[in-house]
Amino acid sequence: MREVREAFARFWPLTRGDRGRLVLIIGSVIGAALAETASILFFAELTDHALTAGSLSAFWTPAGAWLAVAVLGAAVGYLGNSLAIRTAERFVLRLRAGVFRHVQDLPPHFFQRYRRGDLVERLTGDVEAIEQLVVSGAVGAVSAAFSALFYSAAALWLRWDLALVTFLLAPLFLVAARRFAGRVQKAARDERTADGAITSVVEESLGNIVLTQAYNRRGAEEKRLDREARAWLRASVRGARASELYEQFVEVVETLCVLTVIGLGAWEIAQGRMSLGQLLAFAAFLGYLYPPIRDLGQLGLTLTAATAGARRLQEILDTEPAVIDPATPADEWPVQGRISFHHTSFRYPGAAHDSLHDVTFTARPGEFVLIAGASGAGKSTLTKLLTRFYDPSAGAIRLDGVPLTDVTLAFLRENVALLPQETLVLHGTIRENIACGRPGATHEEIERAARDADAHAFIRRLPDGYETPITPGTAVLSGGQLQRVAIARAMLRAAPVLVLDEPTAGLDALAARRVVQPLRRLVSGRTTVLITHDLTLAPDADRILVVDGGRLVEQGTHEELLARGGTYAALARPLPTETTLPLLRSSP
Ligand SMILES: Nc1ncnc2c1ncn2[C@@H]1O[C@H](COP(=O)(O)OP(=O)(O)OP(=O)(O)O)[C@@H](O)[C@H]1O
Repeated sequence: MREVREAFARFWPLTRGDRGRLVLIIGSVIGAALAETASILFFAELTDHALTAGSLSAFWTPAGAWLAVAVLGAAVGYLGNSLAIRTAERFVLRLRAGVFRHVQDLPPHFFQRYRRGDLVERLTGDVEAIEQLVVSGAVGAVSAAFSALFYSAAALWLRWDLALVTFLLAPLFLVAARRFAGRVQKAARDERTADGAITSVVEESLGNIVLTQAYNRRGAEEKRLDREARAWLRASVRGARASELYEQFVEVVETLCVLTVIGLGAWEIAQGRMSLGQLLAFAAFLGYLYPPIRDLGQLGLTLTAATAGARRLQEILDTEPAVIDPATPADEWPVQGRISFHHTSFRYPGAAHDSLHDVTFTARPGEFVLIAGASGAGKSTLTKLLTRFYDPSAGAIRLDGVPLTDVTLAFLRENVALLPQETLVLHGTIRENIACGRPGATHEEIERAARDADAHAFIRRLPDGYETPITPGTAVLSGGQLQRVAIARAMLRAAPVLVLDEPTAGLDALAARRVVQPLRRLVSGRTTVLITHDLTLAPDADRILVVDGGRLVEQGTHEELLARGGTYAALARPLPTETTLPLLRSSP
């Protein structure tokens, strides 16, 4: 119960803006309970005066009043329920938007820790579970509590002694609910986790369909899904069994209560202290009293199950973004593009070693700096710091002399454009994919960017041209063409600083060569930091920085570094040439 309270307190603030509606809903729920209670009393009056006495004239007044109360109760019930549904959906909307906003600010390592399918499940299933806890659950609890209260008062009014006997048995329901709560919660938690795992397996499998088909991994993937699905089945059956056991147990307790009342009633009738009509009314009334008490118990189970979802969501909400906007950001200025790293070191959260050690360098406005180094040297880490996905653990990075931590993320990312390693595609048309570089760009500007990126010609040849829809994992364009669309997007952004992370990775030699020209155009006149294994562009670079083991070990131009014969020269060592090739050829 403490967990339910904590989860409730955590998410209750999200009902702000709907509190007036909640009061209305609770009012109508109470109104509906009152109407039900009144109808029981009219039933008692009918049995006593019209049925037992066999008088039709005594029928009309209570019957009319009962009908009026029933219509009123129905109207109030309808109003309350419709409002409750709307309020519940608004809550879900707000919670999901809030969690989504939070997730979007989280650092890259967060997305490496959680599987995507699991996150999807948390944003859908778990969000709905919390709604049950905070809105539907609260409304249900108030409704059941008031119904039980009114019916109890009516029972006492009808026959206080019989009512007391039934009350004595009522706590049995709650004891049963408490006994089953632990089991239901554990099953619900396992079920939610398994749900996430199933979504992950399906997503990963379909996302990797080529690997699955090419390497005949269908059987293995099916087994993976089967394993997760079985875990889900076990948890779901365990949860359903616990709930069902509770239901059946409650049925037995209810029968016990009804039999006790009938037995006592038979005794009272035999003593001449009670009429059959009174006994019937009381027994009918029990049919009303027990459901809300049973609901309260059931609700306890539902809420306990919902806390499993709440905990999973809290885990995400408690993850802090790695970077936030400064409390008082520096005034914005027209950026020249001077980038400087001052004794910058960095260690990934949770990592045992620094990935960068004491890196210091400056890139002048318009300078083209190429960063080379072996795999794992720390090149991508440099770009993550420069685009402020993380802040350095020591030292500082400055843009035109202003520490990156002093400007807003929006301003920084407007002025420092990133062309990441993987070609990022948005769900939309080619035009939208280019235009997202600068929302509001005209068609002429988009086309000019596409021309500069050598993309215009192939886009024009597509039947729908710029309006061709593409999606992540699209097959409409080749890897090289997608990269040129991404270059057009970066061209359009026209940021003074450009960070390119392996722009030719994953492209074959021919496709890579086709993006080199547009890349040259893209970098000209902008401060550019280019990370690459492919040294085709190295002679164009004003300066090359060589990173090794997280340290800056060499810097200079292509020629200077080759002449030095150090790490860079080893990296740039040419592949087998004409003189060595014959050795590799088989003899005729
Ligand atoms: N999220 C992370 N958590 C912990 N360590 C990380 C993380 N990302 C990278 N590293 C580590 O930081 C070091 C530098 O990685 P980085 O990705 O910057 O190398 P790189 O030079 O770009 O390599 P590549 O050329 O293969 O992309 C590596 O030792 C890597 O294992």
